[in-house]
Amino acid sequence: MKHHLSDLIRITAAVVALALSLWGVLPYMIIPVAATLICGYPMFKEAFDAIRKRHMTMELSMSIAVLATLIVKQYTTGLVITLFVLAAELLEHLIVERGHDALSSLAALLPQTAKDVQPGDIVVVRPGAHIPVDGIVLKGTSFVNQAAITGESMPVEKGPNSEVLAGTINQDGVLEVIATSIGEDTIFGRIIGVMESVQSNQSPIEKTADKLAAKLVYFALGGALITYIVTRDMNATISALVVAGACGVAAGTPLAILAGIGRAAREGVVIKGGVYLEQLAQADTVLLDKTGTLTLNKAIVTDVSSFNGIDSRELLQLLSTGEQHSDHPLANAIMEAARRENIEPGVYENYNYLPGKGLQFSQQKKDYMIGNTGLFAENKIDLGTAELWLETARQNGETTVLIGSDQHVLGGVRIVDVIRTEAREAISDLHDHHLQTILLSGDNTASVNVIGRELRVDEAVGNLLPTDKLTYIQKLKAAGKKVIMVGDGINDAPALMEANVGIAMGTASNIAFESANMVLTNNDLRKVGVAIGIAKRCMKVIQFNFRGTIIVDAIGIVLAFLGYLTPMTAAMIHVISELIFILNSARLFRKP
Ligand SMILES: Nc1ncnc2c1ncn2[C@@H]1O[C@H](COP(=O)(O)OP(=O)(O)OP(=O)(O)O)[C@@H](O)[C@H]1O
Ligand SMILES: [Zn+2]
Repeated sequence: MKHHLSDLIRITAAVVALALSLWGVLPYMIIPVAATLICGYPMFKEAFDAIRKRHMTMELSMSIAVLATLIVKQYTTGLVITLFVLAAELLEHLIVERGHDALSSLAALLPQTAKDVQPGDIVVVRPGAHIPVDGIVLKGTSFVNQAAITGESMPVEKGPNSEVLAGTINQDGVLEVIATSIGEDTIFGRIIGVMESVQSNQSPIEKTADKLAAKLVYFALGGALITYIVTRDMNATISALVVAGACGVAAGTPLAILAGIGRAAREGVVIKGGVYLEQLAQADTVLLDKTGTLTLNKAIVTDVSSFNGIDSRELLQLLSTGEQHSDHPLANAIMEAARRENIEPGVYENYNYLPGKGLQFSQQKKDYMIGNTGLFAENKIDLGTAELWLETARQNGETTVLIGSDQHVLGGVRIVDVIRTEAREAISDLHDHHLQTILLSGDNTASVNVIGRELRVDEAVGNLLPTDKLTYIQKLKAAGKKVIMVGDGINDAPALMEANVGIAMGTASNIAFESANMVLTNNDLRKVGVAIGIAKRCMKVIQFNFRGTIIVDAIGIVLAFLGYLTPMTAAMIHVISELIFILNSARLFRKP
């Protein structure tokens, strides 16, 4: 409000001057002329800048109108128009500013995380407190409400060795947590980071709006010129110049986009820029990754089978040795299974990660590989007795991870994905928005099909390498589709970048997070549909403002031409219609 002080002083001075001149105090022309020139200074200055930059702006046409009133000695009229312009601009600024504040205050709504803790430090978290770090529980048990980050509505039980996340709420017990990441490195910290970095680059529709606004000013100038030539009536000419507003378009469009982004953020969707809001409204196809996106990050190992007489504990130990540093959901499931059995991962040499396939490592001069059947086929390893076991798993829609060494399959684990509870509803919401849904996965086709059927997606495609996901999107785009991609893994990063709109889960891997244009902060898939709804509403509001402004301006100029308007009524129509369009944009901040 402080930097609006000069505006307020100007407006007050203009009002006083108007009152004085209406009452006829003092020589009657000096006051309104002086007040118009002094109070209207910001408008004239902007008009002058506009001439220098050869821009067509509203300030320019309004300045011309005001100068015209002075030339024809309608001093009071000139002052009133100036007053209207000043008041309208102040109101507009206030509305737009409130919009900006609403967005930047969102990050402040989120709880703070600890700053003076280092990774490796031990933090004691009391009941009711926010957990300040990402870490592992050392001591204590408690239920933790993780809804803000993972979207799970039920509190999750935590005990020794469980992972906890910064920004979640410890409910009933005391937990001793060893910090693994702090501050901006936590999942929560990254989410705040993107919230603060929402770009204010002009989106295409904002550029369109600016062009339209300039055209409207030319339209008003042209209308005024024709009015003067035909009618030689100065009142009608000034009215034609004054009546046409464009701020509903010029200021209303960025405000609508800001409001749309703000509304989405409140729903748990951070959109990194207005462009993506626009793209979201136009999308016709949604691609969904399976593991970590449609399913929870925690898959569960249901079975450890050995095919070569090797002890199943030893098998799990080898698996955990290979998987200990991977953050793939399958690796997490294996590590969790090992932890449950109190198995410590061993030390490896020569580790090699094979995206979309698995990994290789060696231990005590022996080479091992962990991964899917594709990896084993590639290395020409006969699956032998594992075949039957694999087939059963496939039919159950389970994922399998094999481990082998020296041309032999040693064993494998079966892993069940836990489908997010809201996934099915989310997909049916997307269908309600008339989007085609396609499930893309690096997992085997059989399991992908099982999940696809269960979730009723339009199509399910499995066995995709990260680059396959990318080419899949390129093909769709070449066919003229507007594509949204929702993903979380390292393997999704290229696809997230290639899609028209890439959406990452809040718990996504760092690279997916960076590659995406939008983030679902609480991992709630239904918010994709919600965001699409907001985007569509936003575009509708903008289009309404476009059309409304053109209609009001056209009718106004015709009325002025016909002599039905005075400069004062014209100024009133201009200001009131503009405020209506701007408030129409601001409306998007609220829930529908
Ligand atoms: N760390 C790993 N350990 C074992 N297997 C792995 C590992 N990483 C990848 N794989 C194998 O490669 C396949 C494809 O992995 P990728 O990460 O591309 O997709 P995904 O996460 O399984 O599925 P989605 O594409 O649905 O997220 C996995 O299904 C698995 O068989
Ligand atoms: Zn205006």
